[in-house]
Amino acid sequence: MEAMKEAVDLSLREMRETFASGRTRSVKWRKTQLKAIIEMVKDNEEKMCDVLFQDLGKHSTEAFRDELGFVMRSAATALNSLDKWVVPRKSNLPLLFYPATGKVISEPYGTVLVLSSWNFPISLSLDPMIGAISAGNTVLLKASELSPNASAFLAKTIPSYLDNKAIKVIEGGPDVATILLQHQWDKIFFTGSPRIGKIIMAAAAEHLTPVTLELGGKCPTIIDHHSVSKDIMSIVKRISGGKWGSCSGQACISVDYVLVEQSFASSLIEMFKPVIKSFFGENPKESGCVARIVTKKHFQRLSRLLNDPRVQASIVYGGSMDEEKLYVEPTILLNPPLDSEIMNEEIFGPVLPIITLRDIQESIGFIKSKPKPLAIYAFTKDEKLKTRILSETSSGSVTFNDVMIQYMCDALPFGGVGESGMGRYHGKYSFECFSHEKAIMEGSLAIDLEPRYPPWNNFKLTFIRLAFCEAYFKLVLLMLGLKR
Ligand SMILES: NC(=O)c1ccc[n+]([C@@H]2O[C@H](COP(=O)([O-])OP(=O)(O)OC[C@H]3O[C@@H](n4cnc5c(N)ncnc54)[C@H](O)[C@@H]3O)[C@@H](O)[C@H]2O)c1
Repeated sequence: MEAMKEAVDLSLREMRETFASGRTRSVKWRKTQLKAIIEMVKDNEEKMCDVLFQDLGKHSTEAFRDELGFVMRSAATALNSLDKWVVPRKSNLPLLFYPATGKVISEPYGTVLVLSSWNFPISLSLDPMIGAISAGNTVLLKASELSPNASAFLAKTIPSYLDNKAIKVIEGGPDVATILLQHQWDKIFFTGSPRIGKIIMAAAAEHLTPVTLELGGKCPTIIDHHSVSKDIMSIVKRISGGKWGSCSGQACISVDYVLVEQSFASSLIEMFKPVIKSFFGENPKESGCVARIVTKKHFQRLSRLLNDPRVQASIVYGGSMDEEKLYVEPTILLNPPLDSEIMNEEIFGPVLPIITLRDIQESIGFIKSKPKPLAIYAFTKDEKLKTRILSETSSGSVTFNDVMIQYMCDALPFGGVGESGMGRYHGKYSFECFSHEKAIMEGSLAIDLEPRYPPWNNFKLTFIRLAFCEAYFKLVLLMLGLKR
């Protein structure tokens, strides 16, 4: 660990010197790095798919959609938009401040730390990096030790494409993260669990470092079958894609559980069965399209959740597991007990509980009784229900009539609230996430108003009162001695 401490010290010193040199502030440098990220992904498509297969058993199509393609699109968006993003924004100051002018400029924080998680180890490492580079920062990335092949790939490949005095990768687990967190950073961007998020925030507090925490939680999905009955097969397909088609449910925005009226539950379950078969065939384990559970420990956690006898009794589809192959079959539960672990921790696996309610309107109260989720999904055409969801619940995002797609849409901010995180990124929001918005006021010495200064008197008090209300006409009258 002594060697690691020295390596971290050295990296940090080099990144700080690079930032101080001003090189990373130039738009040209930022664009060169963004282009290099796109090149890196293009040149290494096969290798990247290989490491994602080795770490998570992801099919290359899934890997391209969720990671490689996503990263290239994100870098291209930043590249094409950077000229616009960096332009200082003029602020229209109230007349009160005339003839001063105002603007806001985006200033890079400096040297930022990115800690990422294992479930999308390429995109959750490179996408924050794209934001940090766009904003003109130097960056140190530590990917997750639980996706070791992806982490090693990034550590080996990034230095040969990007400016390695400004952008660095260090491999390791919690012990390395702990060393990194002992240092002062200008910004920390963390993707991971709420439990570790608290450790990150406590360490950041030591230096008053700003943090973005991209955390997880249980994302509910409401099906208001009355208003969407005609489209129910597409809905079942979308939910199945969201639950089982992206890292086997090991995704922060995965559908965690479904809320539906009691009368519709058994029909719904019957609809899921052929869809799952159409996605993964008769033998999903051998289909090559079901990602694996990341480690034995994670597998054992899932099997513990499923092996609760009360949860076992709720299995209506699937349920088989193979520890050696780290495989959990796409599984559906009907009404597992609400006090079971599976209904109280983020499932992060291919298990879908269906919870029944007497009336779908009760879904609002159900969601409100739990921590604020990263996403709420609702399939409904009922505008009143939509309004209730938006106004009565709180979550990182709400998506109507689809699942997970909001993540891909970089025109929308992505991030959590409460236990699901703080801060947001994607597209322009990534640039903002890694920028300090500096207020610039250009004052004028042409006019100097005496009421600003002591000695205080009633005239000055009246002047200040009117100024706060921007009552310009009354101010003129006061100055002319026509108002008291
Ligand atoms: N909001 C999002 O964008 C998003 C995306 C993916 C995953 N997640 C969430 O991440 C969680 C799963 O990911 P995970 O298991 O990698 O999370 P994690 O919190 O265990 O690990 C995340 C990172 O923290 C580091 N870490 C672990 N222990 C640490 C410690 N004691 N001190 C400092 N750093 C430490 C890890 O090395 C890793 O780099 C889920 O809760 C999921 O919802 C959120």
